[in-house]
Amino acid sequence: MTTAQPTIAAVLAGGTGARMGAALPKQLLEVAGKPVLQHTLEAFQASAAVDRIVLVMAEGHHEAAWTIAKSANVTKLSAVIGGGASRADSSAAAIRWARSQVGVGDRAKLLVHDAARMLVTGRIIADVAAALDDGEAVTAVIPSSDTVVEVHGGRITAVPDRAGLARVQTPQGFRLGLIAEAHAAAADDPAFTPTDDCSVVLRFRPDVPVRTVAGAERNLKVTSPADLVLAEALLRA
Ligand SMILES: Nc1ccn([C@@H]2O[C@H](COP(=O)(O)OP(=O)(O)OP(=O)(O)O)[C@@H](O)[C@H]2O)c(=O)n1
Ligand SMILES: C[C@](O)(CO)[C@H](O)COP(=O)(O)O
Repeated sequence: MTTAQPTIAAVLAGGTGARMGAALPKQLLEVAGKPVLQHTLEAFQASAAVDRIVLVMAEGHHEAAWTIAKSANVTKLSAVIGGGASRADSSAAAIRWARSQVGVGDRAKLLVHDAARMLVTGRIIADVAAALDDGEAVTAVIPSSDTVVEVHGGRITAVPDRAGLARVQTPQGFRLGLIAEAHAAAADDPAFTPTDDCSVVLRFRPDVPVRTVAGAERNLKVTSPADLVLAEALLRA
């Protein structure tokens, strides 16, 4: 007998927000009256596509995260766990947690999301989860409206055709067995420093197609102080 497998959202908030330069990690800063983290958790709580949430939180802030989640009635939050030095290490921690859960197998869906993308929409979450019904790996992307160039030593070395380029967002969705296998291989290759989880699949399971679904301009990653202003304006609009 096969058991229905859950969809787990792994919200990554293990960073310290160096580029933001604030006293607190950026996920705890307030935008439109609520911490960034609360906006993000509420989006996954509200999604019918998501069964549970695991939050990877910066050290020293786990209690604050639980307080935020409880006050916002984020009942799907199952655990707050520690992360690692890099984003990839924090993803790996979430994968290990998911695999340790009773009844969760290789066919479970894992949606990995930056806590800093606090304006993620229900439509994007649903589309990423649905794309895994007949796929193994998927990410939200948006077209690039800028020309993107390769720069080495302060000089442009290539101008890739913009029509074939996209900007990568999160959530990124995976079947749990696949992403666990890819991250296990990455752990044996310290020279590989991925900035997202699809890169890990592309490198170590190149046979698996990584699909794309439409992201949104509003699904920005709060990274520097100007992004807080932008996010606030988008929320109030
Ligand atoms: N070791 C890390 C680093 C980042 N993140 C999370 O991954 C997301 C994307 O990372 P980023 O926006 O770069 O956040 P920070 O690493 O906090 O920012 P900075 O690089 O400016 O320090 C964020 O939600 C961040 O909290 C994480 O879980 N663990
Ligand atoms: C995963 C990501 O959001 C895709 O654009 C991005 O790579 C995260 O980068 P960061 O430097 O960890 O913010």
